[in-house]
Amino acid sequence: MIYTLTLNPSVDYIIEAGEIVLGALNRTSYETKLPGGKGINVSRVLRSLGVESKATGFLGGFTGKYVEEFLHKEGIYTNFVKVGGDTRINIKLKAEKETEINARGPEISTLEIGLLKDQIKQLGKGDYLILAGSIPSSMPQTIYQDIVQICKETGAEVMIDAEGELLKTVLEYKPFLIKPNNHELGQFFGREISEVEDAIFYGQKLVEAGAKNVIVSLAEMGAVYINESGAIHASVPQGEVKSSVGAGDSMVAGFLAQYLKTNDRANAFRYSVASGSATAFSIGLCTPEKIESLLPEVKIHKFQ
Ligand SMILES: Nc1ncnc2c1ncn2[C@@H]1O[C@H](COP(=O)(O)OP(=O)(O)OP(=O)(O)O)[C@@H](O)[C@H]1O
Ligand SMILES: O=P(O)(O)OC[C@@]1(O)O[C@H](CO)[C@@H](O)[C@@H]1O
Repeated sequence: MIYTLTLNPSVDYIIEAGEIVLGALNRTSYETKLPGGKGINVSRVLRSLGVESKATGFLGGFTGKYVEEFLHKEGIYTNFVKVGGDTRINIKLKAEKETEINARGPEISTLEIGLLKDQIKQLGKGDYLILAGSIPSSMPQTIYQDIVQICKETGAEVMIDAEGELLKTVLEYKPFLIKPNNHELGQFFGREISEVEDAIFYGQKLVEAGAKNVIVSLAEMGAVYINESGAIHASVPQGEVKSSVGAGDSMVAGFLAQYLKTNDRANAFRYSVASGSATAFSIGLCTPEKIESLLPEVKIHKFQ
């Protein structure tokens, strides 16, 4: 079974406004809300690709109820630990530039963390756990490491999409996949990464440090995939970016869904990039039809 773990889910409040003037009353031209949080997005894309997963993490309050009900309506299994505070609301503003304001998230108690760890202990060989997104500010920064350690003991494979500092703590446990974007990779190595060659060079270092598969996403420059046998660059299709929220999560879901189907990593990577672009070209997440329509435009180049 595939499990997604979102420690800090959200309701994403997506708004469009022609122009934003700081210090003035601004009005929107469009607004919608969607369940959010990286693991939750992965579960939603997997579901649309016909792959079952169970979404876990922490949910609370009226916003938590909204997220859970939405997922159930889409036919996604959930097993969230319920917390006292409200699940956060993140603002995704599309004006002249895409701007995001992500909230800190509710307080999580030691008891609630214990309940979550008990759940993770039930996973075993053949299971995948996708850990994705930030940690609520009240939680210990070692939580990812603790969870990955549990998975190492039980034999579950882990996939991680998180910021540079969090990645540092988990590489030694040999995660199945990590997917930093170029900024997160740069944060990890304390330098700016804006070229494909640099992304490959530093991605290789993550493989040497233990990651089995690495995808570095580079927004409009596509993405690179690195494992111990080499590296591949994929270009992205041309199109109008409507909202890139969830594009990275769609890559993780697309990779896993296609890998499980074909056992072919290069093919899974190409599908992953088409999934990211299909989400970037939509409000909300990608659909299988949109991915298939973009796939012919994703060109790959292998490096040995
Ligand atoms: N301008 C674009 N044109 C085409 N595809 C794009 C564009 N921007 C993003 N994408 C697609 O989305 C993928 C992920 O983009 P990005 O590197 O911004 O990831 P991310 O920062 O992890 O995303 P997220 O917004 O989910 O945090 C890219 O590899 C590509 O497939
Ligand atoms: O604050 P985090 O956990 O880093 O990111 C949360 C978030 O920005 O990531 C998703 C898109 O990837 C959104 O649905 C959500 O709002």
